[in-house]
Parts: sequence; structure tokens; C-alpha cells
Amino acid sequence: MWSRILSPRVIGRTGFCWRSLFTMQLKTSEFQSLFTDGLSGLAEVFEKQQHELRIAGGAVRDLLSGKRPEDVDFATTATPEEMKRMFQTAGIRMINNKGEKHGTITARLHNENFEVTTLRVDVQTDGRHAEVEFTTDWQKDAERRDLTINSMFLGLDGTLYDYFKGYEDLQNRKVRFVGSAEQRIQEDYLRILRYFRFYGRVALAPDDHEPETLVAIRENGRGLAAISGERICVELKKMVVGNHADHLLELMYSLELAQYIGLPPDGDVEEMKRVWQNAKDHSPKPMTILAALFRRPEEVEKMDLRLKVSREEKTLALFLVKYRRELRKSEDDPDSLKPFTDFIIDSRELDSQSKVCELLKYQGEEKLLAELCRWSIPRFPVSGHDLRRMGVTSGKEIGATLQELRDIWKKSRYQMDKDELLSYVKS
Ligand SMILES: Nc1ccn([C@@H]2O[C@H](COP(=O)(O)OP(=O)(O)OP(=O)(O)O)[C@@H](O)[C@H]2O)c(=O)n1
Ligand SMILES: [Mg+2]
Repeated sequence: MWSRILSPRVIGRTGFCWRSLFTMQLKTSEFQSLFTDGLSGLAEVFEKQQHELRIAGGAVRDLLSGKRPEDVDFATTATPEEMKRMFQTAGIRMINNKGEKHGTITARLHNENFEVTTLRVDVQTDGRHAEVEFTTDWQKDAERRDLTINSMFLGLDGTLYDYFKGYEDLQNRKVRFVGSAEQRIQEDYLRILRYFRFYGRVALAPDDHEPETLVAIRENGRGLAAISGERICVELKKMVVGNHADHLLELMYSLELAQYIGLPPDGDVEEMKRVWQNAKDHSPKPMTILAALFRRPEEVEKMDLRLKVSREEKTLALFLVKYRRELRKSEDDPDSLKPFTDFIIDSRELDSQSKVCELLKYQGEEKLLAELCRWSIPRFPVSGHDLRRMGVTSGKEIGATLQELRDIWKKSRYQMDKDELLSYVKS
């Protein structure tokens, strides 16, 4: 990929403070593939009105890492009013303008949405929201962003604009805040969790943190208390299934963050580290890792009150906490899936197989997990109707007989067919 990138150059230092802007040309296939009819149309409108339009933030980071970004944000020198006029004149539809206060206009071209945000400075922040002021200064916009690797812009001609050594950090696998970590965190405390999430994505070693970053995080952890559970949950769930999650969660505990983000203050970190090792290569669900921290079901309830997880996630966490020791492979027959499949057969819940899969990941039972993934739930072949036809009339008796037949069927490893099972019924 790098062979297609021309050599970088520092193009100058401008303004009264020393500014260094690092630029280079990016021409990777991931970048080229962004140029749909929609994006070409968008670029044309901005070019006509001589407003600059660049890809911003996370998408630039992803492109430089050789990844096609999932969502692409654009930044521009045009104000929201100018954009609205431009789009109206060009007959381009705009949708849900609720981002306008923060400078974002969403344009729809060729069935694609493009979020374009006016360059801005956050003039006032309360740790969650920002009052913004628009600017035409790209560096100012870069300055208000969280991490150096997230602070770059990419022109549509492939020119990279990098004010804070984001590219160098990305190459060196370093995660650093733009300027003062403390200030960036105090602008939005969620950035503490973003730091850990991106650390997992970028860093090679588990403990390559800047000491001053960790100090800033420890001293500002309490600010997370004011951040909404939903926002915390999104970040936390991404982080716990990323690289180094065991180290990062342990570090978060040692920085005393747990209490502010719905995790038990005395969470079982050792169990979590074991479970992480067990599960990491098997695409665990976030709750499978987090469940290891909970010692009691009440702690799951507390987490849910704070993070407002989905019903499915909460049920999974409660299930794992309840069954992690209770439902295990049999010592006499360790290769057999039987205890697990019996549990699934007896369960009335639709997703019990997927929950038991998570349990096997938790327990580190790789072989059984692979087997259970291939297993499809067999159908119990006898119905109440069959028994009635054989003359069993009382509802109570039908229920009891079905239960007995089920047990026989389970013992046969679900092999017996209807006739074999009915031969046990006295007619
Ligand atoms: N608390 C935040 C959230 C976002 N940003 C800036 O806004 C960009 C876009 O934010 P978002 O889409 O939420 O995150 P991404 O970095 O794009 O990560 P992802 O790949 O998860 O979308 C970020 O790159 C960063 O420059 C920030 O500075 N502080
Ligand atoms: Mg993004």
C-alpha cells in the first residue's frame, strides 16, 4: 500500500505560533473506492463555490491504516447557511438537519448521505456538550479533536493534512491526545473511553501509554459520572472485544474508573483476564467478557441501570453469572456436549444455543464450542396428540408421560424415533 504514496514533505510553518503542517499524497485503492457518483457530485458543488471540502477524523485514520472506513465525515470551510444555499441551488436534497447547530448538514446524492460539518472551535464545553463557533482555519478544527490519529484531514485530491503528527503516531502505533490530555478530556469525558478503545485498535504492546495521559485520566475519571449510559455503553462494548482488552480493563480498574461506568467497583479482574484469554479468538460478545467482572447477579442489575443495555445483553450476562460454574462439561465424559445440549433441549428460550455458545467461550471449551456451533437442535418426535391416539386421555397423564419420554429420548442422545419412544407407552 505504501508504495503508492508519494514522499511526504513538511510544507511550512505559518502564523504567529509555530505551526507545522505535514502533508503527503494518498492514492490507495481504499481511498479511490470512495469516489462514487454521489461523492463526485458533492465535490463538484463545493468546487464550483470555491469552498474546500475534505474528509475528516476517523475516516482518514482508517484510510491511512489501509482500511475502508465505515462512515466518512466531511469538513468544510463553508458555513451551514452557505451549504444550505449551495445545495438548494444545485437541487440537492438535505435531510434531518438536527446537526445544524453544531455545523453539520446532511446532503443526499445518488442515494447516499453525506455529512458535512463546518470547521469549528468548541468555545464552551461542559464535559458533554459544546457551544461551537465556526472558523475557516483547518488547524483550529484539528485542535479541538480528541486524538492525534483522529485529527487529520484528507483532501479529495489525496492530500493529507496533518497538524499534530497523527500520521507519525499511527505508524508508531501511539495513541496520544491532541495537546493537553487533561483539556481534551475535560471537553468531553467520554474521550477517556475512546482513548482505551483506540488504544486497542492501534497499539501493539499492551502497556505503551504516555504516563501523562494516564495521570490525566486518573484525575478526571469522575467526569465520566455525568456521561450518559448509552454513550458509555457503545464505547465500552467496542473496547472489550478489541485488542488488549484484558490489560485495558485492568488498567481502568487501577485508574478507578469502574464505579463511574456501571462496573462493580470490586469487579473480579482475575476472572475477566482468564475469560478474555479463553474467549478472545472466538469473537465473544461484549457481555461475555464483562460478565466475568460480576460476582453476583445484583451487579448485573446495577450495570443495567447505569448503561441501559439491551434485554438480550442483560439476559446473557445474568445467564453467564448463573451458569458459569453450574453448567460444565462432565468429568466422566469430558468430550461430550451432552450437559449443554440437554440444557438447550430443556430450555424454553429461543436463543439458548447462542447463550450456551457464549458460556463455552467463557469457559474456554474450544472443542465443545466448535461442536456446538455445528449442532442443530433435534425435534422431539412425540406429541400429546400421539398419546391421545393411544388412549391416554387425562391431560395430567399426557404431561407426565411426555416428560418421561423426553428423558428417555435425551438418554438415547436424541436418537430414538417416534415408534421406538411410543413402544414405552402401555396401551
Ligand atoms: N468525543 C469525541 C468524538 C469524536 N471526535 C472527533 O470526531 C471524529 C468522528 O467521530 P466518530 O465518528 O464518533 O469516531 P471515529 O473516530 O470516526 O471512530 P469510528 O470509527 O468508531 O466511527 C473523530 O475522529 C474525532 O476527530 C472527538 O474529537 N471527540
Ligand atoms: Mg466515524
